[in-house]
Amino acid sequence: MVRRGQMYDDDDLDDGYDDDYDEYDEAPPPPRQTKAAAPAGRGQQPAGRGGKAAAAPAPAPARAAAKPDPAAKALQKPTYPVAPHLAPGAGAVVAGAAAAGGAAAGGGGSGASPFQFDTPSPDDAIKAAQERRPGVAPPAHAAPAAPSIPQNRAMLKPSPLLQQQRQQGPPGSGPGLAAGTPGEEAEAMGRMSSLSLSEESTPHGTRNHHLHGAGSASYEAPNALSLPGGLHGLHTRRPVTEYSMEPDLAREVDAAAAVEASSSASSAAAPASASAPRPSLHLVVLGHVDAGKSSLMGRLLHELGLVSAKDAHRFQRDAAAAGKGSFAWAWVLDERPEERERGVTVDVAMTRFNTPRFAVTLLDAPGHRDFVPNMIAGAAQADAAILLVDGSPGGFEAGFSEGSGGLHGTPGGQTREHAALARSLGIEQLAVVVSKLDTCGYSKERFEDIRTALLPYLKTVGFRESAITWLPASGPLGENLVGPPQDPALRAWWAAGPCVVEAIDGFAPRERATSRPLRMPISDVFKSKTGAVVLGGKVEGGALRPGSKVVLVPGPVTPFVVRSLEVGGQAAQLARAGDSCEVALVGSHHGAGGGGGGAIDPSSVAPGAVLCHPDFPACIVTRFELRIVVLDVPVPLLKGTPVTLHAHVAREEGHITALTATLDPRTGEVVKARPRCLTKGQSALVEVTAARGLVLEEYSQYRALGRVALRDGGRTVAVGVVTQLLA
Ligand SMILES: Nc1nc2c(ncn2[C@@H]2O[C@H](COP(=O)(O)OP(=O)(O)OP(=O)(O)O)[C@@H](O)[C@H]2O)c(=O)[nH]1
Repeated sequence: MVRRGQMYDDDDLDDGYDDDYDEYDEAPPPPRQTKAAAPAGRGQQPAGRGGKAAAAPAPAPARAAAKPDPAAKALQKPTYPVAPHLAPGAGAVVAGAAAAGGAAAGGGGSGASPFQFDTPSPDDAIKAAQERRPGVAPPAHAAPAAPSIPQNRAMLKPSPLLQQQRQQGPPGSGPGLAAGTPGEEAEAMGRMSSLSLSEESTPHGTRNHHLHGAGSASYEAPNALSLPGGLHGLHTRRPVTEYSMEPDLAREVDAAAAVEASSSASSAAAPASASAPRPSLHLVVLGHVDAGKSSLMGRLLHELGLVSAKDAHRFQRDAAAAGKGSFAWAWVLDERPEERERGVTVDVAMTRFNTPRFAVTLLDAPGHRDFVPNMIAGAAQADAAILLVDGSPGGFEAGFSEGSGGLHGTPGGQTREHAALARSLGIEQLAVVVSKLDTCGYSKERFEDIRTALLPYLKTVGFRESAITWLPASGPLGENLVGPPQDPALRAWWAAGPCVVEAIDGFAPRERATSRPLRMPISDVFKSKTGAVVLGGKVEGGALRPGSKVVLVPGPVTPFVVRSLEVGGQAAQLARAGDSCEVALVGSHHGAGGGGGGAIDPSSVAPGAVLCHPDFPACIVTRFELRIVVLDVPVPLLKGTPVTLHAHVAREEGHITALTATLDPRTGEVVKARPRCLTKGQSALVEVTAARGLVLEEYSQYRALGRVALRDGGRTVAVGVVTQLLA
């Protein structure tokens, strides 16, 4: 699997959902149209099952043919009473919710913050102020039946570029990094602080962090102000509204959109053939530590034919030999020795697979709170999320705990934090997968109690009920992944509910922001065999193709030229907003002194740098206004509170430098100007200063570059969107 930092995309799904489906009933949810229409898909043999990649859908009932799973033996499967002992404080959660008849009113014992965020979230309020965009894709709840997808097997192979990356080691491991002199730095910073948007120029210079592995927490990034190419000029910034795409590129973008629209329409009508192009979906898997994320996805990859029976057996054997038998499926994605040794995901693992509807880029995020920055990197790129919730007795309660509070109180469970962060990073659609229900006899009551307790909180942080799908599943036991559950106890109440693949196919495809100038935050940098510098990341705005001129911000003023592209691991002639791609760059003219005239040194590409259209480059900001929602903070936020800022793949230290106003979360109107402090649940306008600056955009222009999470002391204290760039 490939590991990388990430960033996000964001869809306006306001009118993209079937609001009927999310009504939760005591009875199992109604079967989805396509499932009823095409039941054969549910019984098909998943490609690769039993070690053979089927060339065509096999009608044999998958479960009947499946051998007993050795990994399942490694699981501890105690059967607990249905109403387990709950963690202190959490007892009220389920009991209170049950007593309330399952009413999903925010709060109660749910542990949800008291503020009523079933009203607009920060970005909803911003969105409301924007013009609605036409042409949003219709709801896509109806999932086609799951055929076997032999193409998946080939997709596990890393692309040549990515293989190259592995050989070359992690980004930033290159030769020594030049340090800028204090004088240069002060000069550049002086320029930055004197600039405003009304000025027609953009400074360069930032200090960010690569988002790779645990090291990202302490990794000292190269100082962008000292790029070998020299920071000797300023890009000219034109308003992005003046941008109109170059005619040739626009024609290609339109043609690609037409192909995608027709394949999307046909795959909605019938399962796409193995080789048919599919719309892509970036999916991040979130949840509290040990909720079962890696196991679920590892086993899913096996069911889809990406992990052969032979490899699965090897994982089981090796994991058992290491005394980690129950983590065998997690080893598919947790590749690092320390991850396997500790049974904890550290890095974001990325892989790709096809469902009947989508070409999925999967990002498996770590659940441990120490690695939340890595999780943010994963979630920042995603169009949709699976939130894994541990359904075992006490498991849900641990992940959903609020923390002990106090100045140095322990942060709460990551179910809570991940959900809030995911929403703040622009993820609007969620599948909540309740795992480990086998430990309580697949109790339907437990599943419902968890849903009743969690839903108010999810609404509180801004998810719409209609955008959440709920389902039970088990990775290690292979239950409800690509077909209906096999265990009679689960089957009794979930035979007609969606399985994981169907829940994924129920997501709406993302909207591509191709009408804006190019923006591609860089999450990977490496050098190809041919010497070309290759930058990896997700295109968040515009499009590019071989021959396109691009500039790097921060970076030299002279543009580079795109020599070649890979999208989704395949050589491509076009990458559009929404695509994950690798871009090989060369200097625009060799021999020119510095800048983009020659090739860049990969080690000099600053973490958090963004590839931009040369005529409409991004700018680096040191001061900006945010509209935030304050999360569970142990002490109120004050003017001067230090924060770590996370935006797309960038991370930077900063301060809250002004509390401008508290706002009515529903209307966005000012409630109080210049408040003295901000407390949990408040919505507010604040001014933030970043120590060295980072590449940001106003949320109204680029959502992906306009969202910021503020963290302090190992917890996320606020999330928000950029309303103004000030300096
Ligand atoms: N009984 C049971 N155990 C499970 C289930 N899913 C996962 N587990 C076990 O839970 C443990 C943690 O699983 P992982 O998949 O590593 O959890 P994770 O969420 O990826 O963990 P991090 O990435 O480190 O946060 C392993 O021992 C799994 O075997 C399940 O459905 N039932």
